[in-house]
Order: sequence, then structure tokens, then C-alpha cells
Amino acid sequence: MTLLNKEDLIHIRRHLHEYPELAMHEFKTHDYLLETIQSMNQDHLEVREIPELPTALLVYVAGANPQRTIGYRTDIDALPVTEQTGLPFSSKISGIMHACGHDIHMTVALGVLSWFSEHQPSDNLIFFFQPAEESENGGKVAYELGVFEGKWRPDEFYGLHDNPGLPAGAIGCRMGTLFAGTTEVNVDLIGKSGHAAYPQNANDMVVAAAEFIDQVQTIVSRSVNPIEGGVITFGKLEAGTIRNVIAGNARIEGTIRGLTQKMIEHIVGRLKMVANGVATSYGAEVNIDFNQGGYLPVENNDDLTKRFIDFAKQDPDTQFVETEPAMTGEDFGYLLSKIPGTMFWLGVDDDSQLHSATFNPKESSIEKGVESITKFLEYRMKNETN
Ligand SMILES: CC(=O)N[C@@H](CCC[C@H](N)C(=O)O)C(=O)O
Repeated sequence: MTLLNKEDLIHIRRHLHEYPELAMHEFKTHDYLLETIQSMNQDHLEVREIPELPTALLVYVAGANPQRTIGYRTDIDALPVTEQTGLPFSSKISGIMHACGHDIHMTVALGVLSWFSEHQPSDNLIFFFQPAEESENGGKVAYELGVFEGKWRPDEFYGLHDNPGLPAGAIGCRMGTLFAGTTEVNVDLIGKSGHAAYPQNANDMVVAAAEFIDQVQTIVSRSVNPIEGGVITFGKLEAGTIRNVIAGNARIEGTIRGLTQKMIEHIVGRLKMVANGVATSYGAEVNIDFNQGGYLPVENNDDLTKRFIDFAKQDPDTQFVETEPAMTGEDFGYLLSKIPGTMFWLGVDDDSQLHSATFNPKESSIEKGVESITKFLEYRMKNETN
């Protein structure tokens, strides 16, 4: 196998879909990607492993007459979601699913790489297969390890995310902020456990957690400018062990989103106030920790993004959609804060949302994505000016 055709791409996507792995544990995914890359024409390729980030892979495609080095990033991790699509190629790994479409992202990247392995580009290209987008910010980890130094530093960086709300294969983008910044938040409420029959001798953290979650709902509705917007979602709540023991501890895990750092900091400040206030009023202790890591707002570079949008609008084979900013997060935001570039959407047309157990992106988006991105990179490489 050298150039991957449509059937190869579908086969690859389905294999990746069947064997999803969580952030920083993408070992089989890494091996499968490596095997696929090694089956391509190696004349202009150099594959690089990163011992400190063992599930990552980088591929350098040497340009014939390089004016610049262009980076293309794809994420490779999956989510702790139990698949309910009923597809014949459903996840074979219990409780884990490619529910955010990173199987599609990887397949598109392999398709584009395969093309350039057979058709040497004029500029250098770097493909970054990045672990841990959903958590643990693999992009930031890689950057801080010094992965993008020397010849491995792209002058500009591109990456996509799939979007079930756009037609399959359409390219969506916008100038400025594409995605929100996010901060993970964990709240531990500590009271006192006891017998269910004697609440007067205990300090019930189920009740305190309920009060906390209730009060948090006022932060966005009452202290955030509706035009700017923000999100606080608690996706996980744990308290207690059995019905007849009062829970002495509660843990609440969530995520905060805002389109600017200022908004994220505002929400973080309000959340601390609510948590401390509830803890005081319940005579409880509270520990709150926030972790933003690399999930900065995804800020598209003006010049590069204008060029990208100009291409997408004039290319007869690309359906371009100008999109609104989204409250999804992405640690590509960190890489774009260090290296200019553009993030964009690839439409995959599905009724189910990202992160849902029934998410089933249309596979026809893969071939269209490969075509549009390959054409864009060729268009970019023909452009002599920076
Ligand atoms: C595209 C997407 O869905 N990305 C994730 C990024 C996770 C950010 C971080 N772990 C957090 O939850 O704050 C998202 O949930 O938006």
C-alpha cells in the first residue's frame, strides 16, 4: 500500500473506531498509525518518536524547494463513553468510544500524509499525531518537552475538528476566536458522615453539594454579560456509599468555558465565592482546584486564516461555511498561542452531538476532508509571500 484510496481510508477509520484508547494510553493507536505510515512511500518521510510522550508521533515530509515548514496536527485519544450506535464496527473496548470523532481526524491526516508521501511537497510539512486532547493537554506537554524545536518547528500550524452540525465534508471556519478556553474544576466538600437516622450528629455533604450546584446556576445567568456568554457544566458528582449512611464527603467535577481568558477568570472567581459561601453556611470544609492546562481559547491568526478562508471560498470542490465561535475547548489553543495558525471544522453531518454515545459521523466526510486539506496545503505552498 502506498497512496491510501477511499476504501483504505474507510477501513482505517473503522479499525481506529473499534479500538479507542483514553488520553495518554493510546499505545495501540500509536502502533497502528506507525504501521500505516510505514506502509507509505518513505522517500521524503522521517518519522519521530518522543520517549517522554510515547503515544505521540511526528512525521516530517521534506519539501523539494522549501520556503517554510507547515504543521498539521491531529488528536488521537477517545472518551470514557459506552457506545450505543449499534454499528457493526462499534468500539470493542468496554466503556471507551471515539465519541468526539478523533478516528475521523486521524484518518483524514493519514490521507493527506499519504498524498504528500507520493507527491513531494515544495515546502516542508510536519504531521503531529497528538495524544490527550480530551484531558491532560498533550499539545502543551509536547510543546514544553521541546518537541517543536529546530527543523521540527512549524512556521504555521493547522488542525481540524469534526462538526456534526455541518454538511459532511464542508469546511467551517471564522476569523478570530473559534473555540472557547476551558478550565477543569474539582470541588471537594468535607463534612461528617453518620447514621441516616441521626442527621443532627452528622454534616451531610449531599445536601451541601445540591445547594452548591443550585447556586452555581446563578453565575452565568446573573453575573455574565449574555452577549459574551460562558458555561459551567458539572459532568460528575460523587457522594456517599449506601442509602442509610449520611455522606461526609462530596466531589463535584466540572468544566468552565469562556471565549476570553478574562471571562474564564471572572467565572473562576465567582465559583470560588459560591463554594466558600456554601461551605461556610454548612459548616463544611471545601477544597477547590482549577486546571486550565493548555485549553486556551483557540485564536485563529488573522493573515493565515484569511488566506485559508479565501482558499475555501474559491475552491469549487470545497463547501465553505462561516461559523460562530463554539464553547467546545481544544488544547490546540495552546499551540496556536505559540505558533500562528488556523483551526477549522470538518462537517460530518450527524443528529447526535459530539461526546454522545450515539455519535455517528458520516464517513463521506473523510475523502472530502482529505481533498480540501490537500488542495489547501498545495495552494498555500504556491503562495510565495508570507
Ligand atoms: C472538542 C472537544 O470536545 N474538546 C473537549 C476539550 C476538553 C477540555 C477539558 N478537558 C475540559 O473539560 O475543560 C471539550 O470538552 O470541549
